[in-house]
Amino acid sequence: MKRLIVGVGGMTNGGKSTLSKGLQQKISNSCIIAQDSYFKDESAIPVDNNGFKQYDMLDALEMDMMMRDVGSWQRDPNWFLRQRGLNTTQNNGTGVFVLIVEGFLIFNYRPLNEVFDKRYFMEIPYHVCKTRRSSRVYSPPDPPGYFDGHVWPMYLKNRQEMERTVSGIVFLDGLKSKEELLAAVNNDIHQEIEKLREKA
Ligand SMILES: Nc1ncnc2c1ncn2[C@@H]1O[C@H](COP(=O)(O)OP(=O)(O)O)[C@@H](O)[C@H]1O
Ligand SMILES: O=C(O)c1ccc[n+]([C@@H]2O[C@H](COP(=O)([O-])O)[C@@H](O)[C@H]2O)c1
Repeated sequence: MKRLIVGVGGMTNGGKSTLSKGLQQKISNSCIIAQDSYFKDESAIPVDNNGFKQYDMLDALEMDMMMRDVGSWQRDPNWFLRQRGLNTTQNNGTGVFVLIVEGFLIFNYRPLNEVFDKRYFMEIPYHVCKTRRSSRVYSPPDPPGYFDGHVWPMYLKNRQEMERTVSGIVFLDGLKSKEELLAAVNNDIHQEIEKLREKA
């Protein structure tokens, strides 16, 4: 059984979920694991001197649990898809199963970064990011000043660390239209799938 693991990373509100959901619809036998689903309970998140909850760091995430889920997909993608109520198409063993892992810190966690066959990172300028973020409601919601006081400085720090430690990332311009981004990445992934299919 052939497998491909694609990482869709990027800054907050860069368009990761939108792109990932589009890809899942276009790629048969694919599914998504989203890092957002692994945030620790609010009570476990430390607070800084300004009263800002420290959400934008790996410590805020249950990465062991996320790795366990990636591991279950790796062991048996067919079972994993069925567990999630997703259809699998019959492929006589020649098909390729694709896992899309999306999240804002997926390349900063080394054990996860190591599993990727392809890495994409969606970026948008500061002002666009701040505007998109301001219309999104998280749980708990961002307190006043959170973007400039926590989210953006942590993004800069995490990104610097990622660039120091990870290579082979394809950077995507998140200002392009949703359709254009989906078409380009979908095309790229289908080429990877073809390469895998051709391999004995
Ligand atoms: N290419 C795009 N162009 C314009 N707006 C976009 C684009 N991609 C996503 N968005 C919008 O930006 C917001 C955040 O998108 P989302 O996919 O949830 O980001 P992320 O998962 O990276 O946080 C949503 O309102 C979404 O509709
Ligand atoms: O999902 C949660 O439990 C949650 C609670 C508080 C904040 N978040 C924010 O979620 C952001 C990452 O998700 P995203 O989709 O914006 O890339 C990150 O910037 C956090 O500040 C997320």
